[in-house]
Amino acid sequence: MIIVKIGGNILDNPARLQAFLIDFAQLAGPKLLVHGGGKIASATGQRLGITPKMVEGRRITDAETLELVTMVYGGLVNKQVVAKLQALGCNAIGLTGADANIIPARKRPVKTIDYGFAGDVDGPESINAKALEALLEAGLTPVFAPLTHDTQGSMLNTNADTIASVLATALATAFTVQLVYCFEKKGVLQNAGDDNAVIPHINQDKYKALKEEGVVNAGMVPKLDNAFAALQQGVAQVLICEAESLPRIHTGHYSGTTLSLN
Ligand SMILES: Nc1ncnc2c1ncn2[C@@H]1O[C@H](COP(=O)(O)OP(=O)(O)O)[C@@H](O)[C@H]1O
Ligand SMILES: CC(=O)N[C@@H](CCC(=O)OP(=O)(O)O)C(=O)O
Repeated sequence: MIIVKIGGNILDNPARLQAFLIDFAQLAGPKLLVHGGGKIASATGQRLGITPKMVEGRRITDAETLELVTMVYGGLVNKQVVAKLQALGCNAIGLTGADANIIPARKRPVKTIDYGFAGDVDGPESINAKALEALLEAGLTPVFAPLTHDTQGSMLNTNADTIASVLATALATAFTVQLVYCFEKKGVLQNAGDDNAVIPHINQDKYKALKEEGVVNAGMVPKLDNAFAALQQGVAQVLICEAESLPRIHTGHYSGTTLSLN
């Protein structure tokens, strides 16, 4: 099966989003979509007088920001994506991690930084994979917002790349899973300013070097950490590519970055 994560810069671009959803709707076989929406949450918050606070690509989620992201990710973005997929003949069902208790999480403990209502997932073993498998067997396409819950009544904000990684890992016992991180650039770039400088392949040693050189930074660091965690835990293949490459990933003729452990 294929699990696709779509990032905030595509969600925020109506033409690119529609083109991506057309391609996603046409993928054969069981599939699942995870969406972000950080950019839309920041913009909506600013309209409401809530200034975004980010540390190392992660949002500090105070009580009012939790309300904001629950509305934006679980409501606006999730339901718009589901409605568009339905119009394209894809029988999508919009979910958060609270629904069917699929992704229980814990509020991140306060160390040097208080991330507020940010949720950490213990690991793939805590995912309710059986509920997801039942939805997939019923021919539905789950569409996940980047929200989890603490099982005590509170929603939590969880990075969408992490959600994609833990869901992929949890489903890897029942399926051969391909995990595809789609975003606005052509892949992991050697030089952030040059969209043609795609690094075609990264293993763990190369990742360490790229991080030390500062070639990968910001949101790419949690994305690659999540991608390697998925490979370490049984996901068959992980790709990072431009959203427009999705229909060509099976041909091998696309621009993007493949990952491997060694
Ligand atoms: N070497 C790199 N190649 C490509 N993007 C990079 C690199 N280093 C940092 N980035 C940044 O990482 C971002 C992707 O992470 P993120 O903002 O979390 O995106 P998404 O919303 O798609 O999850 C890119 O938009 C880019 O600004
Ligand atoms: C805790 C945390 O940082 N959550 C993320 C969830 C959204 C997300 O991951 O969106 P993108 O994929 O578009 O970046 C946030 O609120 O920004």
